[in-house]
Order: sequence, then C-alpha cells, then structure tokens
Amino acid sequence: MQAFFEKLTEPLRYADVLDVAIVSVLLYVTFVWLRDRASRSLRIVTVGLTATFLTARWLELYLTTMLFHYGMLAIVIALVIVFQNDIRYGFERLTTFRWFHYSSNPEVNSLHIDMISEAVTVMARDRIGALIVFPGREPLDRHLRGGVTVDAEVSLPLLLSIFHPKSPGHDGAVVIASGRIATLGLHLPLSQRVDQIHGSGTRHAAALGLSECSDALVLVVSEERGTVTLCRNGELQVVDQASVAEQLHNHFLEQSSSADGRPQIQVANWLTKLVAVAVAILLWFQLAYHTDTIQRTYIIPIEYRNLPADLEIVEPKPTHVQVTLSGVQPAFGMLDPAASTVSLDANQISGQQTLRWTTGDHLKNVPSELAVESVEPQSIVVSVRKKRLQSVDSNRDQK
Ligand SMILES: Nc1ncnc2c1ncn2[C@@H]1O[C@H](COP(=O)(O)OP(=O)(O)OP(=O)(O)O)[C@@H](O)[C@H]1O
Repeated sequence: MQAFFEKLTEPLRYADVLDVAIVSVLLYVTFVWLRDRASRSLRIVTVGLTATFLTARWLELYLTTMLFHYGMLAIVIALVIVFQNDIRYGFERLTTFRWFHYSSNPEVNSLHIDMISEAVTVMARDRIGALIVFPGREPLDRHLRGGVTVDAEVSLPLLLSIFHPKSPGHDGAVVIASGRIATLGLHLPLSQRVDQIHGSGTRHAAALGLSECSDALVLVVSEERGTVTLCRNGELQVVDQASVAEQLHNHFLEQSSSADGRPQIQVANWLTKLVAVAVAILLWFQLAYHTDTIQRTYIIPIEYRNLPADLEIVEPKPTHVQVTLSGVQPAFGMLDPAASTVSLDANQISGQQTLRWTTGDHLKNVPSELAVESVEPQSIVVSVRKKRLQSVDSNRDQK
C-alpha cells in the first residue's frame, strides 16, 4: 500500500500541489455561488451540461464530445448573456468574501439590538406594519429605489415614529447600517415566489425579494397578523422577540472582524470545501497526471545574437536544427514550439568554428520539465568574417 502511494506521488512537484490548491479555491467559490446566489435554472443548466460532458467523455461519445469541443465558446457566450444577473451577483459575492473583508457593521452593539427587537415587538403587538433591512457584505444600492436619507442613531422612539401609520415616512423599508438608521421609505424588489409568502402581500414579497438577491437580513412586522418575520437567503421564518435579538446578534457577528483586527477565515462550509478539493484532485489525476514519457521532434530555428555590426556570417549559414524532446504529456502543453530557439552568441565566434552540442545548452524557451534527447545535426560549422565594403564590391561588379 505504502509502495503504491509512493509510486503514485513520485512524479508530484510542489507546482502540482499549488495547481490543485488554486483549482480547489476556484471550484469552491463557484460551488458556493451556484448554491447560494445562482438561480435554480442556472443550477440546472450547469449540472446538466457538466453531467452530459462527463458522460460523453466516459462513454467516448464522439459526436457529443465534438459538439462540446467546437461549441464551447458559443455555449459560454449564451450562458453569459442568459445568466448575466447571476454572474454579476457571483462577482459581487466574490469581492465581499470574508477573506478580503473587514467589518462593515462594527458600531452595532447589544443596546441597538435590544432597541430594535423591542421596537418590532411593540409594533407587532400594536399591529403596525414595518420593514427593516440590515445589509450584509454585499452592496444593496442596485436593488433599492427611492428613499430619504436619515442618518440618525438607532432609538426605540424614532423607530416607532417612523413606522407609525400617520407618519409620512411609514411606507416602504428602513435601512439600518453601522448602528444608524440610514434611509427610510425605500422600495425593495418584489419576490416572484408568491407561494412562499403564504397569502401575505407586497410587504412580505418585498422582504423576500431583497433577501433572494442579496445577503441582507430583512425584518417584517405584519400589520394584519401581528407577526414578526425574518428573511434571509430567500427564506422566511416567523420569529419571537428573543429570536429577533439572537438572529440580529448572529448577523452582525458574522460580519465583524476578530478581536485582534485580523479578518476571520471562514470555517463553515467544510463539506463544500472538501468536495471542491476532491473534485480538483480528481480533475488533476484525470487531466494532468501522466506518468508515461513520450518523445516529440521539432524543427527549431537558430538565432545569432550579438553579431558585431562590422561582421557577417558567411552563407550558407545554418538556420535550423531538429530537436527531439521527451517528457510527460502536460510538460509538452507548456512548450510553445514557435517561441523556442537555439540561441548562439555570435560575439564568441571568430573565423570559422564548429559548434557542437549534446545537452541542448543553447536551447531557449524549452520547459525544464522536458529532457533534450537529441539535437540534429550534432554540430554546425559557422564562419564569421568582416563585412566587405560596398564600394569595393560594386567596383568588382563593374569589372
Ligand atoms: N416593494 C416594496 N418595497 C418596500 N415596501 C413595500 C413594497 N411594497 C409594499 N411595501 C409596503 O407594504 C405595504 C403594503 O403591505 P401589504 O398589506 O400589501 O403587505 P403584507 O405583506 O400583507 O403586509 P401586512 O401583513 O403588514 O399587511 C405598503 O404600504 C408599503 O409600506
């Protein structure tokens, strides 16, 4: 078993580990985005296309594989056009990843939380409708319409007076950010999932709508039923006062940095992380792990560097060599034959000289992972002489 493992890992380089780590991170970000932010239809399309492609590869379905091969660009463009909103959310989410982020709501304290939870309890008891938004890490500007800037300290009387039915600002939503009532009278996007709001009206649909397209937490107090509902990540949950305080506390805690001021690394989502690493390792073994050594032969040009201006190479000068390289398949993927040359320093050549090589010393732009098996011819004769003066040449021509 140990011998098998050693054999398996023998050709591994540090670069391969880095390779797998980068792909794991990209896969993890994609999985989280697909799970939390992408629409159901994009999830279905992505899973469907991936499954079809893998099946086609596995069963060696020639036509389907060719269709993917040649139609990949068209498929990607179509997906980008159709799912542009999902992709935009994905990038917004990426820039708000905790790894890159420090606290955005540091000034919220337990006093604010107590005041907010007491306000919603009082409003629920008195059947006063209310809609309160607590932004997460994602920007909300794109989703909000209208509104009046308030920028006032959170307080129980202020919250009650804003949502009082006789108050001119009671319609719409209030945003509370960084411990302050930022804006009131905001219009939120409505959810299309009518079945989720169980007979409620537009206030609940607006709360659900914003929670579907952002990571904000939204509280709704129902004027009709006297209930308090909490919306997050497209989910509605009827809660009591104690739960309001607890959920708000968790929401603000998630966004705040650790006590020493450094950003916290997210430790949740272990399963998704494990799946991302597993898929990256599988992909690496499938696509990049090749132990069979192959040989390929290339015609490579000779480049003469540093030729002094008064010297010239006597024709016929050797222009190409035939180089045979060996290595594993992925190493050849790193070779660009058009950029590879045999580079000779012409300044070192005096008169007529025979240049030999066995190790491919003068080869440029050949990845170190590839071994030089042979260079043909094994030596070339190069002669350098002083340039003849133009006038002497033309006199001779006249004679
Ligand atoms: N898109 C919106 N953005 C913000 N607030 C909205 C939006 N649509 C409606 N509202 C608020 O909801 C109020 C209407 O509530 P409605 O009765 O239709 O909803 P509801 O979910 O049944 O709420 P309730 O249970 O309190 O009656 C409006 O007066 C307005 O204040």
